[in-house]
Amino acid sequence: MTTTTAYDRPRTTAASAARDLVKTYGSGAGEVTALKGVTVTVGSGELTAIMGPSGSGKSTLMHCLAGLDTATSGQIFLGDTEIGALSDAQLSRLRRDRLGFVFQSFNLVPTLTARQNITLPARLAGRPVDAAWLTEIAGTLGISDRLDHRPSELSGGQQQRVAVARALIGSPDVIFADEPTGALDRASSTALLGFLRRCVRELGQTVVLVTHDPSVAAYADRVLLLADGQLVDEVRQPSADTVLHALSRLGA
Ligand SMILES: Nc1ncnc2c1ncn2[C@@H]1O[C@H](COP(=O)(O)OP(=O)(O)OP(=O)(O)O)[C@@H](O)[C@H]1O
Repeated sequence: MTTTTAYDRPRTTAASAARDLVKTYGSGAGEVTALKGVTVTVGSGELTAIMGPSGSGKSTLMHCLAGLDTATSGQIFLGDTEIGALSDAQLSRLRRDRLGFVFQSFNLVPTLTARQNITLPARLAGRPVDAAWLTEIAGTLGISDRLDHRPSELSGGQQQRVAVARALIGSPDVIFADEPTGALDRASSTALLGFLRRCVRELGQTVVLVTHDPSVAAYADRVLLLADGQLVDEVRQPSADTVLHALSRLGA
């Protein structure tokens, strides 16, 4: 009889992964293949940036990895879970319990205060909210005095920071962020990226973000470069210069 021990299993440090991922939108003459067979792993406890020219498939890749869009073919994993094999209900639960999101449109609930928006996912999941952690996140993001205001009473940048706080509060397996600094001025952007970096370094938080900005990508451990639906390059321990150089090789 063969027994399987933990040692026989491949050791995986991938928080998220795609294998031969193809994503096609539309059909017939209007068909667009946004991803043409992408195989990639996102390391656990790392900050990964996805870059590439406009239309190269960055958002599509992130949405597929986050279970917000389905693959046309190929496999997507969150840790050891193959998300394509899950029912809609299981997928919703996985997103709620194990992922955090920051989108360009902040998706805040207009009738709730900032504090209620931040704690909503935890409350929906029936998880306790760590009040000290909320205080620390709000302080670092500079929104402590805005917590009892509704989104309509906040600036765009403040709404963005509330959305980031909401993603961080439950310490999810992976935070997916689409241009998280898009609505922020340079000082707020630096504060936010510094805080995300700290969450990665000190708490082992995994973050995947899409950005067009090499100085944002420079905060990452690793930059993935897409061109025309394919993963074409990567830069480890990037600086704004090495990212710019890699982008210029793509003609971006
Ligand atoms: N819902 C959709 N229906 C049809 N085509 C789509 C859809 N979403 C994306 N596409 C197409 O797929 C390709 C990749 O789009 P995607 O948004 O992933 O690129 P991107 O690199 O994030 O672009 P950008 O930097 O401009 O945001 C593009 O050609 C786009 O037009």
